[in-house]
Amino acid sequence: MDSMLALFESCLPSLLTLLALILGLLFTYFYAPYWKVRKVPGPLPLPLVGHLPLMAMYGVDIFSSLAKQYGPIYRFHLGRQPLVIVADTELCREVGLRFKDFPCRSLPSPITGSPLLKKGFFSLRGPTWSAMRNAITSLYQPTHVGTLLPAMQTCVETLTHHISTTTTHPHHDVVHFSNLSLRMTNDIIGKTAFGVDFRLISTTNSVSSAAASPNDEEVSSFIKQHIHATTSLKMDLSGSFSIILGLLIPILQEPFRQFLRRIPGTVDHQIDIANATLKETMDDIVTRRAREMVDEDQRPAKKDFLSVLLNVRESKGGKLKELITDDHVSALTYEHLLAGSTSTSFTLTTVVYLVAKHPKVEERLFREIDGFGPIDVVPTPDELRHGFPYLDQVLKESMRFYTSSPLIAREADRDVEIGGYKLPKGTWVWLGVSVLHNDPKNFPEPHLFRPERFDPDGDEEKQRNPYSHIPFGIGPRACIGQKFAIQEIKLSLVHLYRRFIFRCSPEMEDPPELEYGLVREFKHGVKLRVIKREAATAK
Ligand code: HEM
Repeated sequence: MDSMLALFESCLPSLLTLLALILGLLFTYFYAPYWKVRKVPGPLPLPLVGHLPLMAMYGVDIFSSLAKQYGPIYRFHLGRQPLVIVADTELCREVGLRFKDFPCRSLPSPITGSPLLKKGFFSLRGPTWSAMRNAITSLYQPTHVGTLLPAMQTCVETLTHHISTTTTHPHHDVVHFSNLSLRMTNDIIGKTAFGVDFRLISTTNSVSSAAASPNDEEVSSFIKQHIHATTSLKMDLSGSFSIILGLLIPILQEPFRQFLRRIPGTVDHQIDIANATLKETMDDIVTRRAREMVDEDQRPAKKDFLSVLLNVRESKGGKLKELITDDHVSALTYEHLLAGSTSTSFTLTTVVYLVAKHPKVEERLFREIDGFGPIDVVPTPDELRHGFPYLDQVLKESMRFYTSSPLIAREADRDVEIGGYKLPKGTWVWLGVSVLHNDPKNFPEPHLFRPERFDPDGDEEKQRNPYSHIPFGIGPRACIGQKFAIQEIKLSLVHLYRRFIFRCSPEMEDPPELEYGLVREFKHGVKLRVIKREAATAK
């Protein structure tokens, strides 16, 4: 016993030194990122979790509160990682447009944890990103987007048909609008990006599933996996264990992901299966389409994104072919599902929900839409762009009121100075978009839904800095699908409002609860009562 004690006493100094060393290393690991930006003001971060509990408690409103307290540039700690948030129009403009200093997005753990997303457009950097963006930009110009209108219209008609046939009884007049709208936007991406008919709307609940083909099952399992994989990506502390770890101790995210993905029953295991299935399906679609594209007669016929991308790669060949590998093509096409469906569906839902709550806005909007012409005349892409000025205002105001991406990520590519603070290379500088959209300096009485504030002839619009409203981002990395999304949303709204009036269902909470995944979503969905317009006018 005595000898054990003596041994312990002789080892004690070394043990204490080791312990101090470990604590010192841990302290350095956790506080090194903070130290580099310590001069930027902000609340004291809690060890490990940083300011994540604040986000869990107050949602994205926390960014406006912190801006009031700390000014237009402040620190917010996403776990261990400090973000420098710029929360003022001029600073956001500066960061967004200084492309040489901020050419890329920093990637939080929900994205680094997803192998498919890592190769997508969001994550790309340097020459691969610019070559790819140059190669595909023409696909998002009005001329090409206009050619996709018939495919969009077919999906919108299916949605309308579904709403009509499922709300025939006065006691069955409620639709889960956010769910239907997500199905429709996925269907539209299926047709326009993949050239595949997902048939998500036509196979939804009460519409006959007896006609389902084996292909339907394949598609529905693909989409289920996709929805599972994307809804598991949370920015707060509700994601998988490895994603949470990535927020808290990034160095451990990958080893733990590798370990947990092999253990059945864990969320990481489920996400891994979903990602592997998605990747396999995407690779399959790409290989099949690439084979078809070898046949030159097929090439010009198909207009979907995947075919056109493969066509560009084949016809230009050379360096482009080396840069845009099959893996990139899969990731890029898959990314359409993510980028193109969730935010578009969220935005469409917010418009319908907000208009349902504001009868005066609805009245003016119906006047404009009814004045367009007979119900069966589908507006052309050009008419959609220029023929519905009030609808434009309603859409802009909805995107301000419920901004789908409240934060936009950038990373400093060199040492920079922003807002009077020197920031080292690698600093995560994020644009506080929702702060700009709720700042009374830009939008008086921001809590009010008032589309007229975007009237181009009104004083408010004339006086406002145009960079105060940036729902699609800013600068060379702004959303490439903006025109696509606006065409799709306006087409859907014109079609829906010619046929239906929507009212909030008593089943819905007021105001609706939101959650923050990769983009914002309604936590419990949006349920709306449907009144057919011919029935309403007949009364
Ligand atoms: C209402 C619907 C949409 C909203 C609100 C939205 C919003 C955004 C935002 C905020 C960004 C980041 C911009 C930045 O960093 O400055 C972005 C990027 C992007 N969006 Fe969208 N988006 C929508 C629809 C779409 C659609 C329909 C597509 C494709 C068909 C799409 C594809 C992309 C892509 C590929 C990027 C990355 C661009 C790059 O890094 O170069 N988005 N979007």
